Amino acid sequence: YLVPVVILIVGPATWVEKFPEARGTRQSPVDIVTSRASSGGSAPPLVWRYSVNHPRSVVNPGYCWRVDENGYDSELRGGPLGSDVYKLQQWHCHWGSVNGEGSEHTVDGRAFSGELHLVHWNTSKYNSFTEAAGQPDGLAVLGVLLMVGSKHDELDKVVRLLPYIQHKGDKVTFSEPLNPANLLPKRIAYWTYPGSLTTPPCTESVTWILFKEPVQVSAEQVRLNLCYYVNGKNV
Ligand SMILES: COCCCN1C=C(N)c2cc(S(N)(=O)=O)sc2S1(=O)=O
Ligand SMILES: [Zn+2]
Repeated sequence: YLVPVVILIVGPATWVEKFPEARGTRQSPVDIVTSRASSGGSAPPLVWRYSVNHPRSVVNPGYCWRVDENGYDSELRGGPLGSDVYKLQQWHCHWGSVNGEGSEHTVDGRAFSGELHLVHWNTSKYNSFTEAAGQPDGLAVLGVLLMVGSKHDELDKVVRLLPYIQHKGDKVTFSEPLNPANLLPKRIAYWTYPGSLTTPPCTESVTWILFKEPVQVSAEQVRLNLCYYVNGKNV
């Protein structure tokens, strides 16, 4: 009695067929091998400023949730970014299908329960996010590792809206004040490397800045993210 075996090949292994960039030399995510990281030397401090009181939209793009900044002003500069100024375009979250394995980057082989990405584009050199997204120095993404611990109040302003965007393409707009700087860890030590978008089109246009200190979110906040993920609603 032969059991019909259908192997559905989707995901990273097939991306190279449709997205040649995925075959590149600076693909993300990576495992951060801490013993091989060199010290930052005399890099200038990384500084950021975000606007707080403006309407934002939470969108379900089909693989996580995404908050669009709707063009409101912000600045990220310094650190590995040379003299260029970057602007926050959107931020989104990656979660696993089970607790403890949701992050994209790993640190010495260890995965975390989730990973927050704040996506910025180079306004000093390019005229639009779309243009910047195709350039080697076009994007800068702040990565924040998430671990289960105490409830994260700032992140909860988004997590509590997830029941309203259960299906791909759903969008809800909110105007509650929110400061993306409150999503970052207290200690701002980071690893940085030249990499790519972690999902198709995998464009090699990202300067990655991954904070060393994980940020805590509650088990309930992980569950809320998972329940929409696990039930195939792909939040
Ligand atoms: C004109 O748009 C071109 C690319 C648009 N993007 C597509 C991604 N797959 C993507 C992945 C990102 S991640 N996970 O590396 O931060 S950021 C990002 S994105 O910049 O929002
Ligand atoms: Zn991401």
